[in-house]
Amino acid sequence: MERNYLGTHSSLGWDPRPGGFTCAVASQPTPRDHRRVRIAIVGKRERKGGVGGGEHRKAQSGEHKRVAAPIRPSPSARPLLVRFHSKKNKIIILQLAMSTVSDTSLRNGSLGNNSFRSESFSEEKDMGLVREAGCLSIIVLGASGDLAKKKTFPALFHLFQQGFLQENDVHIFGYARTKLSDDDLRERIRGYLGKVVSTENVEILSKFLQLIKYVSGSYDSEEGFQLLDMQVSEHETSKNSQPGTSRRLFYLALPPSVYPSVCTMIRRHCMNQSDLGGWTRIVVEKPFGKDLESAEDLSAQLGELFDEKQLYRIDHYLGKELVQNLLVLRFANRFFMPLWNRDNIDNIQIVFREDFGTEGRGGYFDEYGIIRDIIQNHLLQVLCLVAMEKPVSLKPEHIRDEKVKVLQSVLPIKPEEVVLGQYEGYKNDPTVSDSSNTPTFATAVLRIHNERWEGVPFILKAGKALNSRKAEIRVQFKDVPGDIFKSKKQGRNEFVIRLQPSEAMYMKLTVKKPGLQMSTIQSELDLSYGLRYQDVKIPEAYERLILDTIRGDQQHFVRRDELRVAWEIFTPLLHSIDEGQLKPISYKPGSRGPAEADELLAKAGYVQTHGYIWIPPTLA
Ligand SMILES: NC(=O)C1=CN([C@@H]2O[C@H](COP(=O)(O)OP(=O)(O)OC[C@H]3O[C@@H](n4cnc5c(N)ncnc54)[C@H](OP(=O)(O)O)[C@@H]3O)[C@@H](O)[C@H]2O)C=CC1
Ligand SMILES: O=C1O[C@H](COP(=O)(O)O)[C@@H](O)[C@H](O)[C@H]1O
Repeated sequence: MERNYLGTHSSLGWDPRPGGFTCAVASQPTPRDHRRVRIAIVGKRERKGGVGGGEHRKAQSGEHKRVAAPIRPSPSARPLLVRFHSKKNKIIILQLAMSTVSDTSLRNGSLGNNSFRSESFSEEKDMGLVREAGCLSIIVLGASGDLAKKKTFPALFHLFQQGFLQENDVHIFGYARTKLSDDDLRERIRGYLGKVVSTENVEILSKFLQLIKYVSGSYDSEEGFQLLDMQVSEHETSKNSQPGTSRRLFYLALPPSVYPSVCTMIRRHCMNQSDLGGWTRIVVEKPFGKDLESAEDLSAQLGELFDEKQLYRIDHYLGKELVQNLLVLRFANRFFMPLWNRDNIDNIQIVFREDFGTEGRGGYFDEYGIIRDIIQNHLLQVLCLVAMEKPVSLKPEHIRDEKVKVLQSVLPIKPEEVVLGQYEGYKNDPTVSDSSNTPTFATAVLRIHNERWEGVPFILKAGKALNSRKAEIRVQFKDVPGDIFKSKKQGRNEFVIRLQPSEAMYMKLTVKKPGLQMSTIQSELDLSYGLRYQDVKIPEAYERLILDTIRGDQQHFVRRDELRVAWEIFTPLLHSIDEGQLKPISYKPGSRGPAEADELLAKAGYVQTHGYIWIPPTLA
């Protein structure tokens, strides 16, 4: 079988173009930064051909030769090292190692940037990043819905805009019950995207929309899925995709209640052959179930239809830039390693706040509530990455093994360490029951029973209709022992990772107050991304995760056993809320939530710094 591997540095972006590709260097993995680069071969090539738009370049190991971009690897190229000089003279070394590389594999992004692609040939091989040649069909089920409009189609457009999806290779299908024509769906998407797309991208948007077709059918209809299969097969035939090589990605932007019937229909009617590297992958959205039992039922039903390797349980928080940065921060920095434990850390908060209510999603939300909507999935996933032990390697299974282990160490949640809230006016929504007990706010303290974290409270807090919109991780350190400066009043050291808005991380620390006196103040070391990485556009979470699905990288997706433990942690609490044993406290929209939540925080050990006001420049 033809295989190729391309080791890339994490800060290298590829801009694939027909007839070659241009390399772009950026300090973040974004191929939007299209600065041309000069390229020098620094490795030894043993055979002719392969680099420099068809020109032959010979170089000895260590010798530098500049080759103008675009470069085009040829099938005969042997492993070689290439050095890129960006205009700003950043130098990045890249190892190309290939037996065959085709335009298709470059185009489809299987060789593109990936946050954890390593520079080593063997690691790429270990990660199973193999060449795929067949054409790609992306099928969005629930194409008429909110998620599809706001997240899925925009993410696909951005991937198209950046060259990760190519018009001569990919086709996108929308499927839902609503009767729409191709043009109706296109206009819906244009209506949403048109507002955010700049004038110079309008033409690209039109090209993108031409790739979209719509098929109407119900979620349990044999005819509907047969028709869908026919349309997809026509596309594959028109692209001369050989049987067994085509790739089909089904994105279920649907309520989970229809997952079993939709998956049965896909299995029955829409599978392609996979003997020549083709595949069928299914992306499922959260919530995966409502409690342990229903989640296990759902997993069992999907598990009968598809292998775990074909199932991508998406949690879009795992696609956020600073969530993806957590492992790098923790395990690539000597600073943090010795401090990241119960000896130094007093408490950790993981917080999600929204300054709007359930707006148009009241019916869905009332059935699920804030714990199922945000805490059991998004915040718990973040907790895993903050608290887990170092994985053996960056292979998806090694990382997910560690996540499962730390989840298994979480103790049962005590009802006295939970505060629930519901904002005033929530029940005015006609789709919400008048007697609803559903929390729109919750704070819960989780405790991890292991050597590293015994005694350190992990405070997970989420709320809708609050006074601000933000998501952050706040690590508060213990007081300094034997403090000769009496700096307690300045507050504790805190390390804050702000996931959104305006990604940043900063450390609150005590310094000498500048001036003649010897007194202390609290100050900060600030890494605000908007200032530090001004040229970089941070990709949307969905963009990354869809690209990962196309590449077959499951690292940022939730594994079945991980999901089970996550539900084990929250199911008893959820059942006592569902049965009305725990009741939410009413809070004013636009407030901080119930005051009892702040009291719980203080009881858990969090010490608020009074009088310290600093607005990070990117938020100012
Ligand atoms: N919206 C968001 O911001 C987010 C959503 N999600 C998850 O993504 C999935 C889709 O969300 P969203 O787009 O908001 O959902 P919608 O309620 O908009 O539903 C999507 C589509 O599914 C079909 N549908 C709706 N209700 C039913 C039903 N009871 N039975 C069968 N089909 C139905 C409708 O299409 P038609 O009638 O045309 O067939 C609808 O257009 C959900 O699992 C949600 O939890 C996850 C994160 C964020
Ligand atoms: O999954 C969900 O997430 C959104 C918040 O996502 P974010 O990326 O904007 O933080 C939330 O509004 C929604 O209720 C929930 O289903």
